[in-house]
Parts: sequence; structure tokens; C-alpha cells
Amino acid sequence: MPPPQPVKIAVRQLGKVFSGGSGSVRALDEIVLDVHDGEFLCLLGPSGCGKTTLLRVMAGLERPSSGTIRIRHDDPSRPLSAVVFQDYSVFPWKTIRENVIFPLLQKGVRRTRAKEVADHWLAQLDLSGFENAYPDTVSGGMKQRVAIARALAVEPETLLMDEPLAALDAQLRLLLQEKLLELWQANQNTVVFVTHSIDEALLLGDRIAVMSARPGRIATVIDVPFARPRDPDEIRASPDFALLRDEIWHRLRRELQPA
Ligand SMILES: Nc1ncnc2c1ncn2[C@@H]1O[C@H](COP(=O)(O)OP(=O)(O)OP(=O)(O)O)[C@@H](O)[C@H]1O
Repeated sequence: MPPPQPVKIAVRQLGKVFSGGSGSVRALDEIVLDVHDGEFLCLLGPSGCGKTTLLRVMAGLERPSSGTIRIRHDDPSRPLSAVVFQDYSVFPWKTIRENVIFPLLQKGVRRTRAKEVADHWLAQLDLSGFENAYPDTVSGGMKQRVAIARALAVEPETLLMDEPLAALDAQLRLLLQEKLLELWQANQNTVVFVTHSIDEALLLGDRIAVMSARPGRIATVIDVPFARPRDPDEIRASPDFALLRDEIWHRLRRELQPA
């Protein structure tokens, strides 16, 4: 196994409590986690354990109630992070190309260059030919590919993905997993990827952080031993895949059972 890269995201004793009219919810408790440069880290855990909250804290969308989070920003010309959510967060009133161009213009890229960059990423996500279509006229899988193209086009130092494939049907999900694997292998961004799917985490991740039931803590971190570049069919058919899936499922099942 290669030596670990420097730490890109350092989370220390991080806690998050939501307070509201009907009381308070302790969503995260004493989270300690490192994400390394160029690593694909999957966050897996039972529903409501705080995966989205942790990702939102990493994205700067929520403030921790306690503890710290540090994300190293190496290149000020690149955004620190970009986020892809589950629900195809694209602008319905903009064409597919304009959706990808928009954050580039905000970043100060000139329109001609922004169009070139947008078309490059749309091609990478197999969306050539749909540049002028509006998101609501294409499938859910295509909308999500637009959201991914838009996030990658700004070349973020870290890509934060919150169950980006969860709303897709099973076959589309497999295809888009393979696309993500291919893109990540070509670009090697630092990625934090929230998923409910053990198979998805094993196929895509370098490591899997399994969270405990609420309040979410990191219960265990599993190294995924498959070499890269990965062939999805080979990985899914390997005995190690079945063994690891079993191991992770047993870990998760313990978290799902009431104490
Ligand atoms: N803005 C908020 N206000 C109050 N409670 C919240 C808020 N956001 C999340 N929570 C609560 O915090 C806990 C963790 O939620 P979170 O969405 O992070 O979990 P999750 O692991 O991503 O869940 P799922 O897998 O179902 O998407 C839940 O009990 C949720 O109801």
C-alpha cells in the first residue's frame, strides 16, 4: 500500500447540535477523521447518523457546535470545494451548457473560455449534443451528470458528494458509478462521497468511514484493498469484494440495532 498523502481535511472532536423549538438534536459527536490529498473517502452509515451534516460542515454550509475542521487550501485560483447533492441541484431556467458556464463566470473566467471548459466537461460526462437542452427535458441521470460536470468544471480542490446517485434507478446508478470511477482515476480529486450503498463505497472508495447511529461518530475506517485502475466487473466478482461487503454489513447491522 502506498504511503498516505498529506492530510487535506482534518476533523477533530467535531460535534453538531441542532437546536429548535421542539428541543435539540445531537447530530454529530466527537468526530475525528482525516481525508488525504487525492483520496476518495466514502462516508457510510445508518439513516440519520449525520452523514449529510458532516458533509455540510466540510462544505462550510453548517458551523460545528464544537471541535474543529481544517481544510488546506493550496491554490487560491481554485475553489476549495464544490458540492453535488442528491437532488440534481441544477438551474431549470438555464440550458445545460449555461448551468456549467455559470460558476465559471462567477470565478472570473471569460465567457469564450468558460464555454470551452463547459463543453469539455459535458463531453466527459457524455452530454455532448445536449448543451442547449433545458434540464427538465432530460432524464434524472443526465441532470445529475450536469451537476457533476458543473462541479468538476471549476476544478475544486475537494469534491463533496451527498448521495449523488441515490435517486437514480439501479442500472443507471451502475453506469454512473463506472463513469465516476473513470473520471476520478483520470483526475484524482480529493473526494468525500456520502452513500448508503456498501457496493458503491467498495467500488469507488480508497477508504470507507463507517458511522455509528445518532449521534454520529466514526465507528471504524476500512481500507479498500482493490488496486487502481479498477475494473468494476472484476471487482464485483472478486471474493474480497464479497468478504468486505459482509464485514461492513455486519458492522452496519450492529449500528442499526437498537441498543
Ligand atoms: N437543520 C436541521 N435542524 C434540525 N435537525 C437536523 C437538521 N439537519 C439535520 N438534522 C437532524 O440531524 C440528524 C442527522 O441528519 P443527517 O441528514 O445529517 O443524517 P444522514 O446520515 O445524512 O441521514 P440520511 O442517510 O437519512 O440522509 C437527523 O436526526 C436529522 O433529523
